[in-house]
Parts: sequence; structure tokens; C-alpha cells
Amino acid sequence: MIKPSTNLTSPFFSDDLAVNFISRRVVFFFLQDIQILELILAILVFIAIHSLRHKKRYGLPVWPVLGMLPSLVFGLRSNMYEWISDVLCQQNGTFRFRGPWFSSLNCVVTADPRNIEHLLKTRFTYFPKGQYFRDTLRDLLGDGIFNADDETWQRQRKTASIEFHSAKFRKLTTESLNELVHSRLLPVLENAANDFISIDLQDILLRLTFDNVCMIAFGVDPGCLSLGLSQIPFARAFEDATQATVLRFVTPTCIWKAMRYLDLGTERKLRASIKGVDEFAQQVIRTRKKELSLQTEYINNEQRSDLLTVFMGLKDENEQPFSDKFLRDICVNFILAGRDTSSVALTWFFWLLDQHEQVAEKILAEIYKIIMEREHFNPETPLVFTPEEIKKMEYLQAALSEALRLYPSVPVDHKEIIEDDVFPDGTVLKKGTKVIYAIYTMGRMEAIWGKDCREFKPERWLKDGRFISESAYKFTAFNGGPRLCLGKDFAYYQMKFVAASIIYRYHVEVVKDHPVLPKLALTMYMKNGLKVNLRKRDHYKLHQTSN
Ligand code: HEM
Repeated sequence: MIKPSTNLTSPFFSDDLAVNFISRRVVFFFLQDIQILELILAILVFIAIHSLRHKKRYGLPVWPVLGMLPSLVFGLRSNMYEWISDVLCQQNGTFRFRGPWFSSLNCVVTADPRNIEHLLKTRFTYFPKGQYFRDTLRDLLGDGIFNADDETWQRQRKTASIEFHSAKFRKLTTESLNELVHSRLLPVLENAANDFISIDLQDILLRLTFDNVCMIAFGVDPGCLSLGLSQIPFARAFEDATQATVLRFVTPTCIWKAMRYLDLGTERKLRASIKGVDEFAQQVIRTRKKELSLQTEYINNEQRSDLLTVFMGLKDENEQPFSDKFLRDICVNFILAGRDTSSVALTWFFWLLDQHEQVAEKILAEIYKIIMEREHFNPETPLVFTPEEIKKMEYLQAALSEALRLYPSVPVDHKEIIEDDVFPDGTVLKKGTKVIYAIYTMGRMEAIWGKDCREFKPERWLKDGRFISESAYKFTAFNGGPRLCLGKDFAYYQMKFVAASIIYRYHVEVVKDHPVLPKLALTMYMKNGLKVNLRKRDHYKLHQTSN
């Protein structure tokens, strides 16, 4: 039998044959499709493997979708600041972090002093705090100095700067600190030393500076530092509010905004704690207004010099008194700025002293030398350092600066660029890029501080026994340029006064095996506090010299 031709045009081409033929062609094409799919798949796998193997940027693997997030998470599990420092030191001071596409984590991270000077001073106006920062902190900080840019910032900065440099303000700060240290801090320490009780020094110092900064901002003393170390609702609310706000920085913006809208989880806690802060502020503002109106009517005695009173006496750009909300923002921002920066710096300082006994000895020798210069010195009477004596403590100032170099209270800070630009190291910055400057890392860069950068050496700050300050773009613990910390001079005074008052009276010994780690927050707290034992000093050397 002659097989029919398979030619489509054949007159002998039956329907069956046609169906058979078509199905075979479909299968053929399907098989061909599979091969194409396989091929596409193979190419994708190849690209993915290729990208996994080779897509490393700045020494970090860049994962599809997730970007560098897995490395960051790894960093967060150990010590985040050390992780950033390792990457930056390997990359000569700058790298570009790529977060997942759905996050707001993309940024440039730098610890290069040339870039820091560029963003803090040379191109200051190009690098505001930015919308992202403001949105994240607005509920707690409102339009206060910390969260403001442009005219809103300038106005507060100018007024507060005049105030911070006035004699009245200096009097307020020295008197309030004297009172706090001698009537509250030292009795608490004395108690612990007498009863051989270990204390959390960080907690005690945080209470001290909180009370102190509230006296400066609001002109009231909340009384956090007292013998019972009791919980103060305003302090608790402030603490909760800052902690819940920090969580916004690691949560995608759309998620925390949705949580805020639905009043859920940490956002619910944040709303409640901000309410606590606001109630306290409103109460103080109301009372002060009443007090001031009485003062102008009946009494004309010495004016208060706290920030609240000063700003109440001023007018806004429309010649109107500032609103209560704005007054609240001003005070809350100052409390945030001055609340824990000095106390955490002191905490790291005492931890470092515990490991460097010779430094503690040199500080003590300096204190002895200064008090021996007094005309009348009696070792039996309680010793209160005068501002002039504190100023003379240059070795102590060097040791505190060295502690801040290694453990800056603000370990990383943030800006957002509003125009395309290029950093002095060649890094290209597109408008809207977030820039993180890693202050903690700067203290660990050999290029800045030399081979011994990781060692605690107060001597690097001294020349012929005199304290020599460093460029703010090399030592950025207090920021630099137009936004240099307003409280810098006061902070040094406060830290020196507290440190000298403690060191003169006690050996501060860190409890053996106490775990010391930084906590991830806006300020570099110790995660587990600092458990210490206090041992009273025997001033036999001083008695010998004074006799
Ligand atoms: C060791 C203690 C301190 C350190 C390390 C420190 C550090 C800093 C840093 C890094 C900034 C810049 C923050 C930023 O713009 O993001 C800053 C700003 C500021 N600090 Fe301090 N600070 C200390 C103590 C204080 C104290 C005690 C006060 C007030 C009583 C204070 C008041 C301020 C204010 C008002 C600003 C905002 C300045 C502005 O934006 O124009 N600081 N500080």
C-alpha cells in the first residue's frame, strides 16, 4: 500500500492525518517552548549565581531583592557599630548601603573627615536633616531645634545660643549642678558604699542629667535622682517615647504609619507616652505663665533664666508670643539633647578608667594639685569644686575627650542632600540621598588617629600638659559647623564636675564579668547598664601634704 503523502497540499490528505499532524506540530512547538523556558530559566539561574558570586559591592554581598540587608541584620546581631567600622575601614572611609527595594534604607555611609567637613560646613545648606528625619521624629519633637531646618531652626539656634552664653545661664547651670551633686548624687553613692551595694552607675547618671536638663529647660526639678531611686512618670513617659520613636527608623515607613493610623503596637505606646510628656509640659507652661504674670504685676525680683521663661518673653515673626505647642517643642528638644548625652559619656568613661588605673591616678593627682592651691584647705570639710578649679582640670578634660572619641554619645548621625553633589572623596550623591556619618568609626580609623587609634590614651590630647582641642571634622562627637552642639561647654563642665566629685571620693570598680555592650538607640547607652562597686578613697597623701 502506498503511504499517503504527508504533503499538506496533497489531495490524499485525510482529516485524521491532519489532526495527527497538527498535534505533533503542537507537541513539537511545546517541546520547543519547554526548551526555550528551560533556556530562559538556565540564563536566570546563571545570572542569579553570577550575581551572588560576583555582585559584591564594597565587600558586601548584594542579594536579589534584599540588597545588603542580610549583612546588616548580621551586624545588628553582634555589635552594629563595629560592623559598620569594619566595612568603612576596609573601604577607605565611605560606602553605599543598598537596602531592599521596599525599604528606606538606601544611603551613603561615611567616616571620611573631608566628607564630614563638606556636609557639616562647606555645603551646610545642601545637607539639612531632611523630610524623612523630620517625619519620623515629628510626633515627639514637633518643630523643636533638633528636628528643624531653615528659619525655624535658625531662630531657635540664635536665641538659645545667646542664652547659653549668658552669665545668668552659667549661674543657673553651676548652681543647679552643685545642688544635684552634693544633695542628691553623693548621698546616693555614700549609701551604696556604706552598705557595700553594687549600683547601676549608668542609671544613676541618667537620673542626674535628666533632672539637671529639666531645670535648664523647664526650670523645674522632676526629682528622678533621690535616695529611693523611684520612678517618675514624666521621666518614664519621656524614655518610652524616645524608645518607641527609635523603632520607626528600623520599620518601613508605610508600616509604622499604618500602625499609627490603626493605633497598634509600638505606635499605641508612643501615642500614650507622648501624651504623658505633653501633660507634664502643659502643666509647667501653665504654671509658669501664671507665675510670670504675678511677677510683672507685684514682684520685680530676679528673673528666672531657664529656656522656657526666656522663650516666653520673646515674639515670633508675626510679633505674637510663641504658642504653647511651640514652647513645649523647644523644651522637649533640649531635654532630648541634654538628657543622656553626658551621662552615657560618663558611663563609658568610668568603664575605661576601671581598665586604666594609671589614668585614674593621674586624674586624682591633678585634683590634689588643684585643691592644694587653695588658700584655705581643710580635708575634714566637704569639698565643693569651684568653676575655676574645674576649668584647670586639663588632664580630666583630655581623658573625657578620649572616652568620647572612642565612645561618642551620638555614634551615627544623619543628613539628606537636596541637590546633586559630589563628596571630596569622589562619591557621587544624587538629590534625596540619605547620608549617614559614622562618628563611632572615626575614632577607629588609623588614617585619622594613627596606629594606636583603638587605645585609650588621654595624652594624645595634651601638649606640654595643656589640653589641645581637635578639629570638629576629625573629632565629631559634638557635631560641627553651624549645628555644633550648643551644650558643648556646659557638657564638659557638667562631666568634669561630676567625674571629679566622684573620683575624689571613690574608687569605682566595675563588677567582675559585667557584660558591656552598646545598645542600639539614638544615644550610645550601655545595653546592660554599668554595675559598679564603690570603695571610699583614703586621702592619706592629701592629709600628708596639707599638714
Ligand atoms: C557629652 C555630651 C554631649 C554630646 C556628646 C553632644 C553631642 C551632640 C551632637 C552630636 C549634636 C548634633 C545632633 C544632630 O544635629 O543630629 C548635638 C546637638 C545639640 N546639643 Fe549636644 N551633646 C552633648 C550635651 C549636650 C547638652 C548637655 C545640651 C544641653 C543642655 C546639648 C544641647 C544640644 C542642642 C540644643 C543641640 C542642637 C543644635 C542644633 O541643631 O543647632 N548637648 N549635641
